[in-house]
Amino acid sequence: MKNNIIEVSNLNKVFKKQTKSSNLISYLKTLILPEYTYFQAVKDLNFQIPEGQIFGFIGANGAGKSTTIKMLTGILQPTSGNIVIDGYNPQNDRKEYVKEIGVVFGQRTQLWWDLPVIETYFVLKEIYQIPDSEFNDRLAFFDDILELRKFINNPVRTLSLGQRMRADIAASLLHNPKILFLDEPTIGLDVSVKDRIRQAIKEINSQKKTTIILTTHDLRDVEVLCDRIYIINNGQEIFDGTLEKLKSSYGSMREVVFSVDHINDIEKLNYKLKFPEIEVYVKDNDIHVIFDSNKTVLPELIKYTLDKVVVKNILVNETSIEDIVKKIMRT
Ligand SMILES: Nc1ncnc2c1ncn2[C@@H]1O[C@H](COP(=O)(O)OP(=O)(O)OP(=O)(O)O)[C@@H](O)[C@H]1O
Repeated sequence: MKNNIIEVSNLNKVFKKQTKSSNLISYLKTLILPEYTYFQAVKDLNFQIPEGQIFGFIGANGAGKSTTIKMLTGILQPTSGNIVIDGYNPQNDRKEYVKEIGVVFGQRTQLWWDLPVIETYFVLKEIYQIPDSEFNDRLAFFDDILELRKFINNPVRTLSLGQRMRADIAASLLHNPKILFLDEPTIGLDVSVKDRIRQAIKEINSQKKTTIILTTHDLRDVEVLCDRIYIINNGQEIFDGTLEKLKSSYGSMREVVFSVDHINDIEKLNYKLKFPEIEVYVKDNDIHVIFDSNKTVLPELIKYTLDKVVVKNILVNETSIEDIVKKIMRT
């Protein structure tokens, strides 16, 4: 049995916002007596993460993932609850704690924009006081799995998004942290680059035994990487388990999109009579049908639709995290 490196108990975050006044009189009033609204973004989260686990932390937009990650990394103070990570309290022991973690935000870079990548690495070497031999060994390891060589001497601003992500991952791990927070590491990348990044993450986890907290909207990241999936919605836990458990419960969800000329045709479809379990919504000139492939037969659904309306195009999509979250909430 592995030790838990992360322990979160009864974690809550309530944001307090000053109410905006709509006119001058109420504005003057609020100068004397400010009014506040409260919003609870994280509600009583409890989980433990064993050393070396890849923990998929997922949820729809606004579910509370970033707020939780900010509390785990020590950026935000929880309203209540406890976080202990490798024996540290992220907020109170910040100086020591940052040596234990690496953080990568897919949408932002921690590298200096105008500097060649290697120069940022040298700065990090000084900040974390990494001895020469360790620095060289780690750089060789990351070069091996992330192929940094091709662009390590180029300014960050000239890198492609995939190269920048590879450079960022190496930067976050140069000080050999025990825990890596990865926020959307494959966002905006094409399929082959995504695969490469995923393989590198796997390799780092298996060779360095790094515990990884991965936030993503991409179900494929979850499928390829995560030992465990933790889903939140409206700040609350709604699923905690393995991919197998998630798949056997919800993985048979599919989406088919019918593009039509006349969106009013949808009335002719009367889907609910024939396929009572499906979920339908309309966006622009597209009819989106979300269904469980164990219960609804796709060819039947397509034939039924084609018999009733004129369809210009048919697209079958993989299930998104959003679809799974919706489905879990209904069950
Ligand atoms: N500083 C803040 N003040 C007030 N409300 C906030 C603040 N930060 C976040 N929120 C609210 O808390 C909720 C959770 O936001 P959060 O950014 O944690 O979601 P998320 O799961 O990371 O979403 P996304 O996938 O879109 O990044 C949202 O409703 C958001 O508007």
